[in-house]
Amino acid sequence: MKMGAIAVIGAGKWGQALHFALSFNQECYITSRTKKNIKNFVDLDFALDCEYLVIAIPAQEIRAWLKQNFKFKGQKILVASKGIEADTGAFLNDIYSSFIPDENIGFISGPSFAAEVIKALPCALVINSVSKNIYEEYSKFFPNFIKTYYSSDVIGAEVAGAYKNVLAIASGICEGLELGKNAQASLIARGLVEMYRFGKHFGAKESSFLGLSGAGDLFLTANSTMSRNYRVGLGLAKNRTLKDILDDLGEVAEGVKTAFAIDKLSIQYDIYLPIAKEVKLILEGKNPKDSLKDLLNK
Ligand SMILES: NC(=O)c1ccc[n+]([C@@H]2O[C@H](COP(=O)([O-])OP(=O)(O)OC[C@H]3O[C@@H](n4cnc5c(N)ncnc54)[C@H](O)[C@@H]3O)[C@@H](O)[C@H]2O)c1
Ligand SMILES: O=P(O)(O)OC[C@H](O)CO
Repeated sequence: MKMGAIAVIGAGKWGQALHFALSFNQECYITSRTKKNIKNFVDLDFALDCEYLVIAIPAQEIRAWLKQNFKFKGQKILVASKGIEADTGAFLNDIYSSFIPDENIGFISGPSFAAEVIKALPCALVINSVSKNIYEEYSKFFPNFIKTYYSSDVIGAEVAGAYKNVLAIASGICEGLELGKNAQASLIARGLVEMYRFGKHFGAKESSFLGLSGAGDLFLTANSTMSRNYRVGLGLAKNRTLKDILDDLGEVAEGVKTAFAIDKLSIQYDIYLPIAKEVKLILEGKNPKDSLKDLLNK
């Protein structure tokens, strides 16, 4: 194994932005399914032999990718994806845990549009891991325009990062329907309560929802057309089909599949999640105006 070497796996928007940031203080490699003209682009085998691996592929692809490609030999993983597996309702940590020991896994969370990171604009992020060593080792790699914090609340970061994408869809719908800023703020605030209720069920800490991973990322994503999930919501409110919206987007909007995962878990564990439920129903074709009426009267 190449000790001390770091590689990003997945050269989408977030993978490329992380590669850019992680190249400030050291050489950072990057790989993806198709060859790209990026500095230090390497093939997958070269990347998998690095001690530090930052994995930025869509949540729904992770299990199959790990099965097909990954062999654990002591690598330290930083998971950069935000989502819950739709088919099973599995959290990403559960998926990674069956391939890699927990003390070798960290999750990066917090408000971070790739388009701003790649311009070296400042931001603050959280590295979440059961092992503080993961935080200490990874935080040294980050450039000085990114401040990193440590949290051991892996499930809190995972829930917050995944749930805010669903709420960003709801917020985009709210703007698309021209319901006003009062409605949008109400939706976001109730969304924060809802995602904490969900997280608490799985043992997440309240502090994660009050900080960067929860409120921070939610306020960012649910207030900006820079968010792909928000733009999905805008499209749904304009009665565009989901297929049409996603074809146009050409990038992943994790909230779409995650809404189905959350709904599955809400039924399985009997957790009251009215906003996520309506997003899932709208994605299945319900008229957003009917969802609004139902939310107001619940
Ligand atoms: N873009 C952002 O601002 C941002 C910020 C934080 C977190 N994230 C999260 O990072 C993850 C990736 O998002 P993105 O913005 O890079 O998406 P993207 O759509 O820009 O790129 C996704 C990349 O994953 C690759 N990919 C897809 N399926 C794959 C597979 N089976 N094996 C290997 N590679 C595969 C694609 O080729 C593509 O390069 C998502 O979970 C997203 O929520 C994104
Ligand atoms: O563009 P989105 O909606 O996938 O959001 C990107 C990031 O998760 C923001 O932190």
